[in-house]
Amino acid sequence: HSGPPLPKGLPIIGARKGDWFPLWQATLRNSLNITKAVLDGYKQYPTQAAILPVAGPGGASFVLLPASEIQFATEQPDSVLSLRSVIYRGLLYEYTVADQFIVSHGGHQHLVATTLTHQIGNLLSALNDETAFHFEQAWGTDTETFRDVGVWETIGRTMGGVTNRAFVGLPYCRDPALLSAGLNFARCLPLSVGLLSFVWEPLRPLAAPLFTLPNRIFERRFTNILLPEVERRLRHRFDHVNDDTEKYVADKNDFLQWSIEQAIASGDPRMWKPRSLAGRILLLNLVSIHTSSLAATNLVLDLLSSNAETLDEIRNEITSVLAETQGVWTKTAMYKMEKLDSVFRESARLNVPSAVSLQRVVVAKDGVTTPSGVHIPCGNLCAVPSSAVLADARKYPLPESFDPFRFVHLRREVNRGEGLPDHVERSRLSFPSTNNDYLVFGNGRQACPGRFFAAAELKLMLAYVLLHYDFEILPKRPSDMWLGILRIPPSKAKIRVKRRKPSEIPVFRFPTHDVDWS
Ligand code: HEM
Repeated sequence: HSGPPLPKGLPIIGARKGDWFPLWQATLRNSLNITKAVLDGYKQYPTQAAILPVAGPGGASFVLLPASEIQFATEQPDSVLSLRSVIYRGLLYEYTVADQFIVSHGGHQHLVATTLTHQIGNLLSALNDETAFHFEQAWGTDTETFRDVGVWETIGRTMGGVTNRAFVGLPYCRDPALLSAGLNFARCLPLSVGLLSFVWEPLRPLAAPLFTLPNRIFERRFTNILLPEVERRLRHRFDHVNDDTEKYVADKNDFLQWSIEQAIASGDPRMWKPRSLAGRILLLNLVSIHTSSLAATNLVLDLLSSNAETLDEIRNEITSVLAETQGVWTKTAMYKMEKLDSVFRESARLNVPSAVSLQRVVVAKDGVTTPSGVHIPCGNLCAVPSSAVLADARKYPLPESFDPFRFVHLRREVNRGEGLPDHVERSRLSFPSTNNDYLVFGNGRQACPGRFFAAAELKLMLAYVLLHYDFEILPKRPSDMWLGILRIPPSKAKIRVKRRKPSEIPVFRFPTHDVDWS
């Protein structure tokens, strides 16, 4: 184990009596079956921290905090347990991202939590438009015959387009060169990181230019495509040249525009360097598209390997809610679609993307002492056994089965008789809500700021495909695999789809303006 000293005296998950090299042997065993390792840790050490060594993507020697300390981990500020440091360390941003300013000066994360989340209602119409465009291309419009489509590939492309519609708008969100540069940047990253992590730290600056070359090429390609647009908007924003141009900017309601406003408000010229503004969009692509595509792919595979009645139940819910609003699709209408929401929460529970959650680097200089009295020195990586919590039958009965409306029922139970305000009742146990038993989006102050947006675009997408396509039910759920601590979807899995006839598709529309999403 290289790195800071691990806390002393903790048991090692995966080590056995008589091992010659307990840490190494445990690393090997855990890496071959990570979900079992986390489950063993969860069961054997419910109130005591343990070491969980894992190799491979995302792997490390984690200090696995017990389930009883999830609340403690949730509550720690980022000056003690830092998520940002996990990302910078895990992705070696120091070498893999050329523009270090955007790495050291956050800002886009805050905009995701505030403006993007508040604007969801206003974005719904554009997101739906983009969803329709990409599915028509990828799944076709033939209403006569079923066709095979690759799930991961077509959904990934759609998520890229839809998400970038909110980030940079038309026509860029449909530019295949931009989308593939973003995707390739994300794909090359683990490779560059993998290669660099074999290099002795003092030599990394020398090896980095070569090992991270593909990343830098894609970063350059992505930002080059956006640069003219960024410069154009900046010119308009700064020069106020004429009415036409002011209108051009005023019409823009996307992340790039909010970033420009944020940069100008900061007064720091480094914030509005065109390449930095474009680079932030790339970093956002990195954190949003893979995660959302994973959630959507798993959901489609789960749903299509359950039964046709479930699909119809969700379709009926959507059409009956829309009937109440005369076909107008608002965020409030979407709130009412509890089944549509529940299937996502259930699928993400069953297919949690990472075996551990709340990954945090101890950044407090003197380390941190847990409630059970374990001192963890600065520099160590902590995590909690979230995948085991999500598979605990005491919390989720029959945890291994996909129970699409599990959370519709749970919500009713939780809320019974409490007389909570309506919006609280509705949001409890909804897809993006987090708690210690549901850490798919993390929890606490550092939880995923994009989860409300992700939930909205995913639900809109599922509603679109259910209303516009028929599906053949799969005989068997194609299985995922694990690499390091990460779940890898069955990227070659195919499904059979056929466009519905126009007469079968209910008509709905979007209001041009909506109130804040909160
Ligand atoms: C289903 C989709 C998604 C999942 C499962 C997911 C999950 C997560 C998780 C687990 C974290 C770490 C939280 C913690 O440890 O407490 C995170 C962080 C983050 N997520 Fe998401 N996320 C999703 C979609 C998105 C989207 C769509 C966006 C942007 C629009 C986004 C933006 C971020 C950002 C900015 C961070 C913080 C990382 C940083 O500081 O750079 N996520 N996400």
